[in-house]
Amino acid sequence: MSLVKSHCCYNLLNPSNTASLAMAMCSSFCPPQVPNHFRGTTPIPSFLPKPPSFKAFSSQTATASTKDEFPARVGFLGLGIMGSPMAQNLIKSGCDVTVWNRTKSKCDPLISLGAKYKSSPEEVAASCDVTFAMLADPESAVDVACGKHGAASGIGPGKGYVDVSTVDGATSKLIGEHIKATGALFLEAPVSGSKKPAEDGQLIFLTGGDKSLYETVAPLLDIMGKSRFFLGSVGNGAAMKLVVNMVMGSMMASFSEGLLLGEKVGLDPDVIVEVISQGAISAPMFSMKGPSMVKSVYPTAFPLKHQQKDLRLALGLAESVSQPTPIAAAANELYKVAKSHGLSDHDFSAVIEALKVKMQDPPEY
Ligand SMILES: NC(=O)C1=CN([C@@H]2O[C@H](COP(=O)(O)OP(=O)(O)OC[C@H]3O[C@@H](n4cnc5c(N)ncnc54)[C@H](OP(=O)(O)O)[C@@H]3O)[C@@H](O)[C@H]2O)C=CC1
Ligand SMILES: O=CC(=O)O
Repeated sequence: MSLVKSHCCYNLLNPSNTASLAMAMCSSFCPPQVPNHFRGTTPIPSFLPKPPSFKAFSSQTATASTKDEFPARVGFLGLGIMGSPMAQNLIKSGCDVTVWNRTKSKCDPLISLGAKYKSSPEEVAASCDVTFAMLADPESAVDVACGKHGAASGIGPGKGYVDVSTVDGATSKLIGEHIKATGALFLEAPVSGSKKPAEDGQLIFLTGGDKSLYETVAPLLDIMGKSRFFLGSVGNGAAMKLVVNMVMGSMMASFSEGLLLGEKVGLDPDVIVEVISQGAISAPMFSMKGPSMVKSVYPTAFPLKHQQKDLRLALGLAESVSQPTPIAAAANELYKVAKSHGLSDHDFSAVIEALKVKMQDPPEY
């Protein structure tokens, strides 16, 4: 088993790399409550507030992991676009994986790769040391964790539950309470990164909850991802994920407007994509999805219904602290229109179609 991938763990683990070793030492000596971007020699500017301790995080740990350190038996619940490749990477890395999915047929390819199968989340959690869950939304995440034959019915002391679904903080806390009431540990760990990063083991984990469970599952997170952040208590991982996806949803809506406006005034949309890709607002998302958007093709990596769910949850988060988010609110409306036109299961870049919808003839008064 090799955890040596293209992430910074590699350099930190390579003692011949003195610069990296110095970084690793700095990481270990800096107080853990100091966020990474404040580490090193740069003093914290006096005008900045002292980082509150609940925001404390560490990113890559500088410890080597071997297969012997893996939790022995790993459960995986939810084998959709994200869950399937994540579980597959665990299996391919030699982990003993047991899977469950509401639609059983999605388990079959993983079973052929060597996964075991159980017929309920309860049985998976009972038979595994650590169970991951990658569900669609808050409702399904609660149902699978806390419902009838849910994971909480099978889990107990000495075990852990890691929810990697994108949900709001309140949902994450509810699930955490049910799991912890059994004596098990709980970690929320939503991911940034889509279908391809999931396939390539390049996800970014945004975690909050039991630090000891975070440390236990770190070798597994490193198989599925390129980096991980421990953000403190349950709710902080969910909040980080919603902030990131709120920005992403607004960016995609704005990009869509730009493409259509440019096209309408006679610009070549392929050239618009190229110009954006070369400038300060370039983003992998634009150069990856732009060319197919120009062709009105939306192969699903991140379903539009999930992007709208994330905007809805982000707006709820903003509401809870009275933070104005007018751009995200407008973007959310656009995704709702796209959903009403049957685009829920298309990629979220199909939001551009909502801007192509012709206005109905004005009513006659
Ligand atoms: N796709 C992406 O790019 C990314 C997605 N995410 C987040 O990850 C999560 C999963 O996304 P993704 O894999 O794309 O979604 P999918 O829609 O492909 O998969 C959703 C999964 O949830 C299961 N599910 C849905 N409803 C229920 C229910 N009521 N009871 C039990 N299981 C249920 C589905 O089971 P079934 O197969 O039976 O339908 C499936 O396993 C979401 O929260 C999403 O926001 C995060 C980062 C990237
Ligand atoms: O949640 C979606 C992503 O790409 O990240």
